[in-house]
Amino acid sequence: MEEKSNSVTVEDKFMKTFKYYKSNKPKPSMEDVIEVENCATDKVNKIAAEIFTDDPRAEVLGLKSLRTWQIYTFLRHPGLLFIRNPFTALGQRYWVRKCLEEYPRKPNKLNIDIEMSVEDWWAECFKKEQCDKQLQKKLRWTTLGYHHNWEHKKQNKSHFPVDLAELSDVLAEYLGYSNFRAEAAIVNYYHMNSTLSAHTDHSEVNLEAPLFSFSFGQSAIFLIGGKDKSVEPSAILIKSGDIVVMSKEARLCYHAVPKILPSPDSPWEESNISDVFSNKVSSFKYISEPDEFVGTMNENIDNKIWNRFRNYIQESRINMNVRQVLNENQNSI
Ligand SMILES: O=C(O)CCC(=O)C(=O)O
Ligand SMILES: [Fe+2]
Repeated sequence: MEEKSNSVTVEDKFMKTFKYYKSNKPKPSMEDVIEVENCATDKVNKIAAEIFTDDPRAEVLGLKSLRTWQIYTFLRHPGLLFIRNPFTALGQRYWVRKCLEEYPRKPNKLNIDIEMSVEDWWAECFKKEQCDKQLQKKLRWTTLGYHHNWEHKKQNKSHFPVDLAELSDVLAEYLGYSNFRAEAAIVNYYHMNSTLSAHTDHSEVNLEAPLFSFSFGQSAIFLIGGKDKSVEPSAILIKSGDIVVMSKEARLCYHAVPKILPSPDSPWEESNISDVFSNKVSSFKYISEPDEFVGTMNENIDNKIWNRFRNYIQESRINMNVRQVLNENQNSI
């Protein structure tokens, strides 16, 4: 594929790599796919974060101690950060369940709205005794907070979930973005044959704030290139629990998901998952009912409750893509 720009023909190297990794026949080689912990230091660097005090919210939000977080940078992609699964098994279960059971409820917007009206997609999938797999597979995205075309429709907004705002705040504080406000999110749902084509995320008013991307379930090849598609992208393996941060120069770079891969392990499964306690926390910024929150978190230890969500995530991937929309001193669009 070739694209004309200022009468000069430039090669779309992004598309070429996208097609290479999307292909089933022949299967792509995984040789050049970056797995952060096994990658040569001329591509990836592990940075030692100097964390002296843990965030008291981390454990109840399903995160491991901030002192144990493993954070990576990429030499070809300044501003791109990768945190290797900082979630506990209980945390993975909580966020997967939220993305399936709660976030797709109305008034949030869903891709299936154009063909049907569903108030509560997850409940609808389980209306009959057998799960409606066809309906289950139809959901590809839902938006939270400011919806996708926020620049055009000022009132196009629903409530942003307080739990996801709190999780994003822990990450933002950890990275030194203490003024970050989570105002919009897209939750993407992928099945084993799903892809997401090359794009940049530029509809927010504030393009300085970082973008946080949380992934759960099956693995993915994530491509990230440059400000235009002539830059050959890097391929990075994203596994369940991994967080990708697109900040600074990386915030407006082209990216895509050409392939979903079966996850070799299931970090949402652990034999001895123990309860978390709300009395440890006195510092929530957004969550006003900590006991209720912790109650829901602990419910997922019960495999009878978790089972439906487990069945879904064993053959799907979920990505929560969180952004700040407004500028620091702005209150509305
Ligand atoms: O699924 C992913 O990892 C990326 C999703 C994404 O780029 C988006 O929602 O804009
Ligand atoms: Fe994106």
